[in-house]
Amino acid sequence: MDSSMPKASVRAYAPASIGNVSLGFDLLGAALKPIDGSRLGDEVEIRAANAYSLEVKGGFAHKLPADTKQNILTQCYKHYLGQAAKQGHQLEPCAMVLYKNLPIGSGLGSSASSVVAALDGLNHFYGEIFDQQAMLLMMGELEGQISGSVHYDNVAPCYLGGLVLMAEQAENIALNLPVFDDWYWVTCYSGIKVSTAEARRILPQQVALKDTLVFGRQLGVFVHALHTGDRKLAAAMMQDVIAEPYRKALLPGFDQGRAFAMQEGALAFGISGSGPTVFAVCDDLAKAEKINQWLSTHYIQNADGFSHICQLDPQGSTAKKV
Ligand SMILES: Nc1ncnc2c1ncn2[C@@H]1O[C@H](COP(=O)(O)OP(=O)(O)O)[C@@H](O)[C@H]1O
Ligand SMILES: N[C@@H](CCOP(=O)(O)O)C(=O)O
Repeated sequence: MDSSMPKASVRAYAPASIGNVSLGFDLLGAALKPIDGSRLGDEVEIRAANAYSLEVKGGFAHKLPADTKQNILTQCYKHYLGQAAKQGHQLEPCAMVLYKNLPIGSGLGSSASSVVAALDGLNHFYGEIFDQQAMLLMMGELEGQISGSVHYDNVAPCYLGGLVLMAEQAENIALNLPVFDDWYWVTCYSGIKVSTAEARRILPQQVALKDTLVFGRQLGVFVHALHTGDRKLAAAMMQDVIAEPYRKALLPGFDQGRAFAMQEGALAFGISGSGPTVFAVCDDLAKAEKINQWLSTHYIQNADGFSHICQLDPQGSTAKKV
């Protein structure tokens, strides 16, 4: 056993994220922060205990399986302790509380938020055994257990903050890109559930040559435009030729939402992750407010839905002793 049992409890927060950001299927992701100062993400509390336990609280706790063994946090705990044991650390158990604030199957990186809050919290609790790259690898693997394949476009921005491009190199999993601080990201969750695994299954395994060329051009030009500060060029690249043509059929009101947003001057509009959340990018707060209002009234389908005007969260997850 590691001789020093952690005494202080830890609380970790991990923000919602937009996977794909339209033009970067599985390769690009953005962390979100509502401009009204509210928090949009899961939180995890960790304290020393004689045996592992998990309690789930929060607005969307009732949507998760009652059996906590099926909660991804239990897999995070086992995986973290297993990896630590491989490095010679026999860690004492801990008790965890998950505040499940993000809706499940929403396209807001809900499972990623739980995974990142849990693993970042555990690493802080046990004295930062793993470095950032090792943590990202673990986060990707755990997220992959849920969605059916390893993709970092939610866990990486959620952990690192900002707008993140996946490099997937051993020592360089993800790269933070420059961002436009004056862009607003209106983010509207309709309230219905879309399973990420299912939304991946409906995609064709082969992509047509013409779409592959558009995909490559857009991603390359977008990164160039971010580095040169060319807002117009960057926005023009934000089209999804990979998933949106297939997935939008799962999203009632998607085409109307896009038509309204673009008519009101949005720079781009797309599906957040696998949906049903949609996002509109604006360079003007008044436009963002109008689109936020319209989506709240017309895109939301039930009482679970919500809409926020966000900016990118530059910080990503946070873990601190409490
Ligand atoms: N802590 C958790 N947070 C979110 N989903 C979880 C968690 N633990 C287990 N799950 C399960 O993982 C699946 C997540 O579905 P998914 O469509 O990937 O959601 P999301 O896209 O919002 O991350 C659901 O079946 C859910 O019950
Ligand atoms: N790149 C993934 C992103 C899934 O995001 P989620 O928030 O819906 O889990 C995909 O498009 O499948």
